[in-house]
Amino acid sequence: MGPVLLSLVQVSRTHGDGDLAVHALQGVDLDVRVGELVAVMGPSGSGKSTLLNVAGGLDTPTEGTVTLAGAELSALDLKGRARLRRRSVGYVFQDFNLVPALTAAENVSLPRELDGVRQREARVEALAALSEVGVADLADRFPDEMSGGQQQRVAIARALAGPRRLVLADEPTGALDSVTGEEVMRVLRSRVDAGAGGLLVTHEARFAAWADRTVFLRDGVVVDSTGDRGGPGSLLVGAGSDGLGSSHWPSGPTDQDG
Ligand SMILES: Nc1ncnc2c1ncn2[C@@H]1O[C@H](COP(=O)(O)OP(=O)(O)OP(=O)(O)O)[C@@H](O)[C@H]1O
Repeated sequence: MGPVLLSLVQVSRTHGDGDLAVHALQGVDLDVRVGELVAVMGPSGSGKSTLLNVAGGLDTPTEGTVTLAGAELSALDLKGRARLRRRSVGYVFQDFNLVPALTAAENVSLPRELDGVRQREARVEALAALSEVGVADLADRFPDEMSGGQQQRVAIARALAGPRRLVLADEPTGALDSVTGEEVMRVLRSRVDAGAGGLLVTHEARFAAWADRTVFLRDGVVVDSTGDRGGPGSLLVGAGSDGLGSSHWPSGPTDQDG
């Protein structure tokens, strides 16, 4: 397991105040390391999306600290946070969120170009990222010429093109049948093994089984966590050793560029 990519310490997020206050997250501690995929499960409204948003700097905690790629987010101004987010974090959503008028390669290179990378360089990065997820041959296809699973691979390539190392995935398999969902999980897993870290929201245990560990949220509180690295206060219930955990998937090199 590599260095810590993302660290949440005693993170709380409250919406509104007084009687109307909603405690979306309460005192959450969580680390994600390079080479590690962490699943987040919990009922509707338990705070899973809030956790991803806070982790990626899209939302600001009311209390606690978020450290992303070595930088504490609260120490940065809005612009600095946006820059760090663009450089460090990629998002994968349930509905792929590819731009329909752009080819696969253009979709993958777009965020890099927005970040100031020259078009030619961004294209080279995009082709490399598409190749890593096994869809290099689809580079010049448009989203509506691809299957759901292929679109999600392109979305994973987009999330991790260039130097970005943290992927935040909000039910990436939600729109896929179970076989295709497993394929997408395999791609995400191997991409993480090759030197990234990931936080994966899922409702399904069979997808969470691809993660190194699972944290369970209820009413904004981490009520349980599985896996081999439970910190103080977490319960070890051994679900991480069910044969689909990290021991099954040898870690790739974690010392890639950046
Ligand atoms: N902008 C907001 N204003 C007020 N309350 C909010 C806001 N965003 C989220 N909440 C509340 O915070 C709690 C956590 O919401 P969140 O969307 O993080 O849960 P979730 O686990 O992702 O749910 P789901 O599985 O349904 O997507 C919920 O009670 C929700 O209503």
